[in-house]
Amino acid sequence: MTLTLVKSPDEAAETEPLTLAALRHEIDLLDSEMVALFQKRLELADRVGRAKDAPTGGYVKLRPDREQAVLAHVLQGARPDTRDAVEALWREVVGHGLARQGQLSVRVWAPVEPARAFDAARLRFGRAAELKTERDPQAALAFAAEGKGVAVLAINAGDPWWMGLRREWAALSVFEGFGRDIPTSLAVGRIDPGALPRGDRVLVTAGGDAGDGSGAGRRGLDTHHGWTLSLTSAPVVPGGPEGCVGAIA
Ligand SMILES: O=C(O)C(=O)C[C@]1(C(=O)O)C=C[C@@H](O)C=C1
Repeated sequence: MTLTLVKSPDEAAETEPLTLAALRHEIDLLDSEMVALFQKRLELADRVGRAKDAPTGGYVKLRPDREQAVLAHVLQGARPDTRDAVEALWREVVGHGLARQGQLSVRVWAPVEPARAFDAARLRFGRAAELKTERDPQAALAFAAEGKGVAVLAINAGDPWWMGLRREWAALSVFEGFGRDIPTSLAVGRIDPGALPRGDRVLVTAGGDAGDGSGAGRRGLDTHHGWTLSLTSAPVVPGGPEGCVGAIA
């Protein structure tokens, strides 16, 4: 609800600076509270990081499933007109939380519209992440496979790098898709399979066309020499015989 006080122009001129100062004081108080809360949250993220130190298995610290739950939780309490702002803010907050556990490096390969992929990666991982453009998709995959960070790679960009997720890059999982309805790029990393987000499963399969009846319930993203990258809502297990290479929210 917005309260509007009706005043004469003279009165308004007199009281306006005071009101403005009072409002700004309220903002200052809130800012101080928010900084204190942010720092408390960072300390907790620090402790979570140490708790996660024990059984790693070469995985990066990023937990897409937890980030998805954190975002769902904050968005539940957000007014519809603030949802985008709240999501962007929390991506930053969580990105800084993750950075307390070690800086996240992101390699971006996107030969077409690289700025768009870069912006999407920045929005997803926040300013705390180190983002670099990569000219070669295999170098980006190798970087992620070594557990040094994660990679964001364009799809339908003339290079079937995703086929390697069933072969030499099997240690990597897809954990994020970027794009409005259909993803135009995917994020991959050494993500604990138990920490993949809830959502569509990503498949790399031989034979069949994801767009036809043989791939019932599948949505094709790219094809190359009889291999298909697609999404399915079927609950297939990552690393299993169905060719599941990860999941996206
Ligand atoms: O819950 C965790 O595992 C955390 O590390 C904390 C946190 C967060 O700030 O909320 C940070 C990074 C993870 O990717 C997920 C969540």
